[in-house]
Amino acid sequence: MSPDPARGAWAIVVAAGRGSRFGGELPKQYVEVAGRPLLGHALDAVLSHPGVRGAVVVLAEGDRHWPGWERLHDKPLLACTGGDSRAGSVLAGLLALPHEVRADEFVLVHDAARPNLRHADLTALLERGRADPVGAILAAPVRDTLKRAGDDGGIDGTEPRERLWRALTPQLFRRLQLTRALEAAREAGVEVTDEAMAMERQGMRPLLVEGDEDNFKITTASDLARFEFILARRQAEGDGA
Ligand SMILES: Nc1ccn([C@@H]2O[C@H](COP(=O)(O)OP(=O)(O)OP(=O)(O)O)[C@@H](O)[C@H]2O)c(=O)n1
Ligand SMILES: C[C@](O)(CO)[C@H](O)COP(=O)(O)O
Repeated sequence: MSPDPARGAWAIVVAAGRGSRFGGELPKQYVEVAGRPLLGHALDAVLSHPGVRGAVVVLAEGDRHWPGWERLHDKPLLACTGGDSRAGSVLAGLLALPHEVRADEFVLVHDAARPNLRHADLTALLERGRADPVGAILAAPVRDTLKRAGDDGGIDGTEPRERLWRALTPQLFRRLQLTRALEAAREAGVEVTDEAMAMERQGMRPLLVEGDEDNFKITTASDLARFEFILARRQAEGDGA
């Protein structure tokens, strides 16, 4: 039976990272912007979309900060514990999906550290990804000139940027195929940094769907300042989505 888009997709939101590059006592996913933790913003962005019917949030072991939300935007929100790597956390989320999510159904994987996802991008990903035999990811074309560095920090050369894209999230793949691809990478001892990489290792070619540059990952304090600025501007303009 082929997946029914009208049912909406389940999403996995991974929030089990340490945030070591961000620093600070509080894990970055719990840092508040406009009175809401980054994780809350990321969950809102996903669960407020009409094409999403529920989510699993993946938390770090012993997370003391999780507010215990069980529903958001009137949709179910399940929680589970993640792993030492992002890929391990995604696998934990896949296992924690309810049984009603069929093996061939497309599921979304999103970073809690990307709180600024727009509905329009998620709509495009769902529509185009479901039409693809493998699935799709949001991504942004590389816009800067690329330099290859030597060991001494000098420039060895300029690399062509044509056809290079930066991987964003959400990423959309079928539940069982993604589970198998992540398990295969783990068994081979390969650390995959996104879901598409696991699928590529299986010989598959996921589709790139261009997404907004503003769907950036909060990695350092300057990323947080950028998100604060964007949110303040959007709230001043009265635009919630
Ligand atoms: N073991 C891990 C590592 C990462 N993540 C999640 O994957 C997303 C992207 O991770 P990133 O921000 O790059 O990694 P962190 O571990 O959070 O930060 P750092 O690498 O700076 O320690 C984040 O939402 C993070 O919580 C996760 O669920 N489990
Ligand atoms: C999936 C991802 O967001 C792709 O950009 C991922 O979290 C990458 O993590 P990294 O630390 O930037 O490799």
